Amino acid sequence: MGRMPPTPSAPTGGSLRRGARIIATGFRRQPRWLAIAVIGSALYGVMTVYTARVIGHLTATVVTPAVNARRVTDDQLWTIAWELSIVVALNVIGVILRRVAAGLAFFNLNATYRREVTRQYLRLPLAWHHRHPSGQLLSNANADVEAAWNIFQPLPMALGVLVMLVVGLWEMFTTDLWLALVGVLVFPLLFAVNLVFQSRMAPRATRAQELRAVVSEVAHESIEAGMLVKAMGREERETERFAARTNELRAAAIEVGRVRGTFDPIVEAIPTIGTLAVLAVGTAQVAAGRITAAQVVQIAYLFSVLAFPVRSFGWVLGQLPQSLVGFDRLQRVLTARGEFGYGNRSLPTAGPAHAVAERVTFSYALTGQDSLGYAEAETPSEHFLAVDDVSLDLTPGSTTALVGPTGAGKSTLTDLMVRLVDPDAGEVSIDGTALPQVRRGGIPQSVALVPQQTFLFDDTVEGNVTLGEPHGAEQVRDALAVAQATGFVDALPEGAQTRVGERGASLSGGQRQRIALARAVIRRPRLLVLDDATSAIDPAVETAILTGLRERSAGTTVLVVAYRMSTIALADSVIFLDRGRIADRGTHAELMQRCEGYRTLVTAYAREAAEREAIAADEEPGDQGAVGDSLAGEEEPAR
Ligand SMILES: Nc1ncnc2c1ncn2[C@@H]1O[C@H](COP(=O)(O)OP(=O)(O)OP(=O)(O)O)[C@@H](O)[C@H]1O
Repeated sequence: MGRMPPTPSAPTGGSLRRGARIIATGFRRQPRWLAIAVIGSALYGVMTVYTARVIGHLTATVVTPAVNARRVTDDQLWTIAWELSIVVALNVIGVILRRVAAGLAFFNLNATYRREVTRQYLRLPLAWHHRHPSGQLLSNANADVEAAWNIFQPLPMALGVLVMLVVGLWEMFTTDLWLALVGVLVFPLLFAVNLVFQSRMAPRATRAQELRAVVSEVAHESIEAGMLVKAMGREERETERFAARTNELRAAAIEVGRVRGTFDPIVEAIPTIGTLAVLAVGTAQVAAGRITAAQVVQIAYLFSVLAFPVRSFGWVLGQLPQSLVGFDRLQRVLTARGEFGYGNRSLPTAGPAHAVAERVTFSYALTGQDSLGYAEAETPSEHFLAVDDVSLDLTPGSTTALVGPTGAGKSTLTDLMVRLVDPDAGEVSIDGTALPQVRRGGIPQSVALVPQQTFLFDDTVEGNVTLGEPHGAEQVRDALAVAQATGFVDALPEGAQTRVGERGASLSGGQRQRIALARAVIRRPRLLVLDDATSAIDPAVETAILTGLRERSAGTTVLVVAYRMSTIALADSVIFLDRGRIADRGTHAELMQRCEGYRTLVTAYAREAAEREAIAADEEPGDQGAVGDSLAGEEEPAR
């Protein structure tokens, strides 16, 4: 769902200071292109004023004599043509330099920060990711980067205009004091009106921009949930939800148009009134013989061309609030602490792993949102204790089943065992090496986790199994065979070379899980952790997989989060986890005998499964149905 961060407000003293910091950062990161852009813009500014001077000069030396003589010579026409061509050409060169260099600086800054932000995502631990929804991460890497640096689109022009104003006012003062006074009145007025315009415009434009993002998010969500929406008959509700956001966007866009509609004529009118004032004052001065008509033409021209560029100050100020918000959000990611430390030790490369957890504890940070609508990432005040003082000793080559009610902390414990997160207290080690001492990339070489939720890339079956590592077709086939996937993969149009679609859309939940299993198996892990990784697979197939794993992988220690009696039966020992603590451990038979919570849970699963089977058998008498001692339904969607 779209979250609406508070709308940034108009610039204040503090925000101007912070804006200056963004500008300084941009100049530090892209000094060459921004310097060229500013030089180009200054050239444009000087040449615009110079154009006025040339026009004044031509009026005095060519136009006035021609009018007086009532004829114009070729020479006079050529003088006009070439003098004007030179100033216009220089003006155009200035514009090209500014646009190209400012564009390059802007896109370079975007690319640099996108890279930095995504690199930081990969560096930050899973605990940080737990606190930051993926929509927020996408927005950091896209919209926030652009918003932060957008200020560099109008900035070089505004700096050039500054040069233009100084030179222009100088021209006016050196021409005639009275005309200069008109300038001194008109330019600050224009500037002030622009400020008011932008302060009204900025929050409205930002809101419209955010609503555009929200509308596309809602559309994206509705499309993603298309099947659910249809199945649950929620089409109207979804249409209403979308219409509500679209109406908000329409209202916001109308607001923007209204403010623009009010201010545009005023902003346009001020320089025109200035030009009229120049003509009025100028005519009086000419009549008094203080200045010439050419000088009046020069200043009047200056007024008529200055109105548009002066607006670029307004654009800079208008962009400032969004840049501040974008930049702050980027800084939060880039300065986030909690980077995973790595040691320099390597784990053994052969033989089953000896994995030990010693009194590990882990809490999730429960975070609110800060004033920017962001998770209060660095200083969470509340915690939820998910794993509480748990010790495990997985002997090499053993298979251990982790059983517990929903929310007991099973997934969290598996995350700890493969170092997706570090414990708050206690230690996890493999073969005597504490996991934080293992070098970067060392753990995935020894350990594989097949998580609860399967993710497949929009790639071929083979690509999803190898993940781009150099495994031969034989190895892929072998891994698919262990995962009991050969049958359905061979039946695909191009076998293992068939593309599976976005997130494996063309496959069933159970098929996706089998490919994810093959992905782990092909790596020949020394510790294999299966977090409910076979929930959508037919129990008979699951048993075949786990038996195959045991037979083939004398070199693997297995930790499996299990629901089904058939899975549990294959384990050497069982750990019963309840509310984050180990309630009991032993063999299945021992726990059935002495642990009431375990017995209740396991028999409840078994009863539910048996009931489902009975219903299925009643409804479909022709179906083969029987699934033995399953604790969960067959080919149900992946959890
Ligand atoms: N990212 C998170 N932020 C806050 N709390 C979380 C987070 N992930 C899990 N929890 C909480 O931690 C507890 C343990 O969750 P965990 O996923 O480890 O349980 P589980 O035993 O695997 O459950 P299930 O069998 O339903 O998958 C749950 O109460 C859950 O609400």
